[in-house]
Amino acid sequence: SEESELYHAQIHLYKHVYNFVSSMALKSVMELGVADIIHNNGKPITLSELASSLKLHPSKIGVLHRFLRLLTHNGFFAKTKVQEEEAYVLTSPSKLLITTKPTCLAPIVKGALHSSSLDMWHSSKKWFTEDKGLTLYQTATNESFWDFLNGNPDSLIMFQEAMAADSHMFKLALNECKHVFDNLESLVDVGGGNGVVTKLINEAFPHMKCIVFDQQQVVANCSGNENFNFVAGDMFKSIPSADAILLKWVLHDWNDELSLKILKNCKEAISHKGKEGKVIIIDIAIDEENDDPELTELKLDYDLVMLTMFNGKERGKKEWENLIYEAGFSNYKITPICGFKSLIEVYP
Ligand SMILES: Oc1ccc2c(c1)OC[C@]1(O)c3cc4c(cc3O[C@H]21)OCO4
Repeated sequence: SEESELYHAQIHLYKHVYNFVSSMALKSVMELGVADIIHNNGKPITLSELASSLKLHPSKIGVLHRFLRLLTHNGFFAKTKVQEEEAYVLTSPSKLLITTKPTCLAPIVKGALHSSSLDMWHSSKKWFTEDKGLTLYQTATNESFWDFLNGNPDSLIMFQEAMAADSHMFKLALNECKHVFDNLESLVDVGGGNGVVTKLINEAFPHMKCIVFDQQQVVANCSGNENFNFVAGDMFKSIPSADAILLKWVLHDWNDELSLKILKNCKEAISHKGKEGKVIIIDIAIDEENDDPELTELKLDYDLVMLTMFNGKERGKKEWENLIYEAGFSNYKITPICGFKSLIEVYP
C-alpha cells in the first residue's frame, strides 16, 4: 500500500540519520577498553562484572547495558549465559579492538571518529556553493588536513598510529602476496610514515634494502639499521631509486593530477640499471558489479572521506587503468588483498 511504502521509506531515512549513533557507541566502548576487559576476563563477563572493572558509578550500569545492547544487535558482542546470568563475549569485529593484539584497529576508530574528521561536515553547504578548489576540511578550518596534522603533534601521532594499525593487517596479507616481493634487491615505501609496512617486508626479506620515504617532519626522529632506513623528501619532486616502489594507501589521498605526478616520479625511480622494476600500489579498487553491497558501501564511504579531507578519491578498476597508462606504464595486474583493498602491480 502507499502507506507501507511511506513507512518503509521513513524507516530507511531515519536509520541513515542515526547511523552515527552506532559509530559513536563503538567509539565509546573502544575508549572504555571494553574489549580488553572481556578478553582478559578469559570467559564470558556479566554486566555487573564489566561495570565494576570499568569502575562505573552504579547509575551508569543501565547506560552500559543499553550501549552493549545496540552494539550486540550490530554484531560487536554476543550474549551467553553464566550460571543462569546473561554474559557478554567478543565477536570477530570487537576482537579487532583488543589493544594487545597486532590486529588492533582501535587507532583507526579513534582517528576516523576524531572531531577533526566530523566537525567539518557542518560546513558542507558552504563548501558546495563555493567556487574554490578547497577540501571540505579547508572550507571548515581554513587549513589543509595535512597542515593540521603537521601543526598538532598529537594528531599526527594519532594519524600515524591509525595507519600503522591498518598496516598490521598487511602482515597477514603479506603471506598471500609474498611472490610480489620476490627477487627485489631494493624497495622504497613512499609515504611509509613510521615504517610499519616496510619493517614487515624487511623482516620477511632481510636481504632487501628497504627505505621508508616520507616528509621531513614524519621521518625526522626515526632510525633504522643497515637494510632498513628512513629518507626524508618530497614525493612530488623526486623519489629514491629502487627495484620497487610501494604506495600503500597514498594515491587515494590525491586527485588524478597529483597522483599522476607521484606515479611519474615512481616510474623515474624504478627505471635505473635498465632493470624491469615495478610499482606496487595497495589501495581500494571500487568494483560495484562484483563486490557485495556492504563492501561497496565501505569503499564509497572512503571515497567521500578522501574527497572531503584531501580532494582525493577511491578509484574503480577502469580509473586505475587510465591513471596507470596515463603515467606511461605499459601493464598492470590487480589482486584483492586485506579484505577491502587491492594490490596493483604496475610495470614500466
Ligand atoms: O590514507 C588515509 C587512510 C585512512 C584514513 C585517512 C587517510 O584519513 C581519513 C581517516 O578517516 C583518518 C583521519 C584521522 C586519523 C586516521 C584516519 O584514517 C582514515 O587520525 C586522525 O584523523
